[in-house]
Amino acid sequence: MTEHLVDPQAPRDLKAFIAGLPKAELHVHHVGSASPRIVSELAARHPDSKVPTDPAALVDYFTFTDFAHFIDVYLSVVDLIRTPEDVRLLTYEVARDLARQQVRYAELTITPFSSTRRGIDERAFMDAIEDARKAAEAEFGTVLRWCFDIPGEAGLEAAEETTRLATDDRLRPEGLVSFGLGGPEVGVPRPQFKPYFDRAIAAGLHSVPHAGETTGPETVWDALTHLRAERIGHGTSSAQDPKLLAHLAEHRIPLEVCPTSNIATRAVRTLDEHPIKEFVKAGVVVTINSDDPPMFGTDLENEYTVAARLLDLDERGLADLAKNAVEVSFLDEAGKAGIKGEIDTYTAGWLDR
Ligand SMILES: Nc1ncnc2c1ncn2[C@@H]1O[C@H](CCC(=O)c2cccc(C(=O)O)c2)[C@@H](O)[C@H]1O
Ligand SMILES: [Zn+2]
Repeated sequence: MTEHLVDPQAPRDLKAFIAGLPKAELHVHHVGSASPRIVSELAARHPDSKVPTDPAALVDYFTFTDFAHFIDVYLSVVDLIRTPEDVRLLTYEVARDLARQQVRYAELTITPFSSTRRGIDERAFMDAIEDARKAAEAEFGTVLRWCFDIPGEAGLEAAEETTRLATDDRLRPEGLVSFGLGGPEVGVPRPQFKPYFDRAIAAGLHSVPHAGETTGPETVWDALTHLRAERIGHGTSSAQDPKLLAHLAEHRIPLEVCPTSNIATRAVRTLDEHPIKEFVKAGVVVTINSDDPPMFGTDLENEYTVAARLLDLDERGLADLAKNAVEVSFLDEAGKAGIKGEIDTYTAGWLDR
């Protein structure tokens, strides 16, 4: 776990502002959000797992040599989730961690294929996430929505299964709003997933694939052209293509930026080399997200702290960033207005102190 990435230099006051700021999280993975506490609890349930339970050992375990190594480790945590009760526990506890950070709304990326292929009954899986979603909203006040993603490297069988689970009226959970594509990009061309995205979009889901995280800007173009992406997960390499930046800005296609993730998976060398500033300069809408926070030694608060430094933002700038995420989320208009109002009230109160 890359604890050194947590920025110790950030002004304490700004950190306190961020901690209390109502936020929306648009790019965070379900399994990738399992905190050391959740991992320990799941590992105790399934003692044959190779995932260490001791938080100190987890720090080493969650230090990645490259993106492929990250995916290997990620899949070992996926292997800890074996029953509908594990799914429910994970989902509910993730919501608790989000609520603690004043996250009012989150779109959680879930990979149902990984669970159904490991033998979890599909109906029980859907019931578990929905049960946790309703409990989290009632008990923590955090609204959860789902993005079902295709694990691209698992091929077209995974694409078919994910699409079926996302579009079958008898299975499709009420909280499902979008359809994604994750995992490695190298050797996994985006265009092959077009028929699956076409079906998901026809069923009313929004298109939010990962692209340009570990390959070049052509992958982002592919996601726009073939998968009709409405937002892009990461899109980091877009910075290499001025025409692409202009296109993203003109069509208001937001990038879901996850700065610490990009360093932890070694997609970007250092935070100072992260292209977020170029995105903003080009007029691209950016949102700040945490991706797989415990695995990357971060959380959403820390990502806002990093963004404040990289973009040189004060409280108003941070509030605008938080409002961007609400604005480009798939929440209904009344829900958006509610959270944006909360952000404005909180910020005005803070600046009036
Ligand atoms: N930064 C990230 N960038 C991209 N993706 C990320 C990131 N963080 C987390 N993910 C997740 O990793 C999954 C990968 C799963 C995968 O590749 C795979 C391959 C073969 C078999 C199986 C299986 O389950 O049997 C799974 C993705 O679906 C995505 O949800
Ligand atoms: Zn991601």
